[in-house]
Amino acid sequence: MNRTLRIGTRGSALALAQTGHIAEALERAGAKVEIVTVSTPGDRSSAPIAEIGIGVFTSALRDALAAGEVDVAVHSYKDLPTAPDPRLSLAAVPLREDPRDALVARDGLVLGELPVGSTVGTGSPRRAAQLEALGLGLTVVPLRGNVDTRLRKVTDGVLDAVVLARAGLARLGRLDAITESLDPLQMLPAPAQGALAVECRVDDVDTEHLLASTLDDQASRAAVTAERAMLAALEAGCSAPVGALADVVEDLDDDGSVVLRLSLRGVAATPQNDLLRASATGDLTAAEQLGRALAAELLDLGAAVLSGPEA
Ligand SMILES: NCc1[nH]cc(CCC(=O)O)c1CC(=O)O
Repeated sequence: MNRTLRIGTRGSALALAQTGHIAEALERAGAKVEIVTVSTPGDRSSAPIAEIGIGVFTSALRDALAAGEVDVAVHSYKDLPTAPDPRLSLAAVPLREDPRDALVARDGLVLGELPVGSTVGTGSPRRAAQLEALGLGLTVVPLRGNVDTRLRKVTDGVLDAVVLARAGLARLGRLDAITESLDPLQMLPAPAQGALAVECRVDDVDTEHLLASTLDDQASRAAVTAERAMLAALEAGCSAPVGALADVVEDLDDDGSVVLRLSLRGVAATPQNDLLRASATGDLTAAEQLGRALAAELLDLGAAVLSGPEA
C-alpha cells in the first residue's frame, strides 16, 4: 500500500499514547502513517459519563472515519457502544494490556489498609458497586477527568485514593503511582478494559487486511469478544455496574491433548443493587456464545436488565 494512512485519535494524553504505539507498529510493517486528532464531545464536557452517555468519546471519531477524513480509528475498546457500526470494520484487536483496575492510594496504602471512612474517587458505577460490596466502610466519591487530574486528587490530599484502569497508567508510563493492582476476585474490570479497537471503513479491504495482519491478537480478540457479548446480552451501557474478564486457559481434551479454552467471569447488579457473580468456560472459537450464556445465567440469578444512559 503506497498511500499514507491517516490514523484518527482523540487528543487526550492517553489516546495519543495508545495511537502512537499503533502508528509505530504499522510503520515497522512498512506503512506510511499520519496521526490526526479528532476532538469529541466527551473531551469537551466535564459532566458525569452516566449523564452524557456511552459513545461520547467514540462517535465523533467514528463519524470522521466513515466520512473519509481519516482511514483508521484507534479507540479504547471499553469506550465503544456494544452495537456494531455497520459503516466500519473492527479490523484488529491488538495484544491486550493487563486488564486489572489499579488502586492509587496515599502513603502507599493497599485496599485493606484504608481506614473506615476513607474517600475513594471513581466515576464508574461498576467500580463503586464492587468497592461498596467489600464492606470496608469506604466512602466512594464521584470523580471524572483525565488520568493526571485523577492522580492529582491523591497527591494533593483531596482524596485518600482513586481507582483507575491499570492499562491507562501503563500506557502513560505511570505504573509507579499504583499502590495495588486489584484482584479480579474483588474488582472485575470493565468488559474489554485494557484492549484497543482498531477500525477502518468496511469497504476499505486493503487497510482492513493490513491492520488485521499487522496488529490483531487472536487470544485478546476472543477474550474481549466473550466479555462484550455478556455486556450486550445484559443490555448494559459502559457506565452500568457490569464487570467481565475472560482468560485463555489450557485444558485437557477427552483424548488427553491440550486445548485452549476461554474462562469467563462476570459480575452484575440486581435491581436492589446487590452484586451477583458467576463464571463459565467455553470454546475459544465460541466466545460470543460463552458471553451470552454467562449473561443468561446472571439474568437467571436475578441480574437487572440494564438500560444504561444510552446503550
Ligand atoms: N473510561 C475512560 C477510559 N477508557 C479507557 C481507559 C483506560 C485504558 C483501557 O482500559 O483501555 C480509561 C480510563 C480508566 O478507566 O481509568
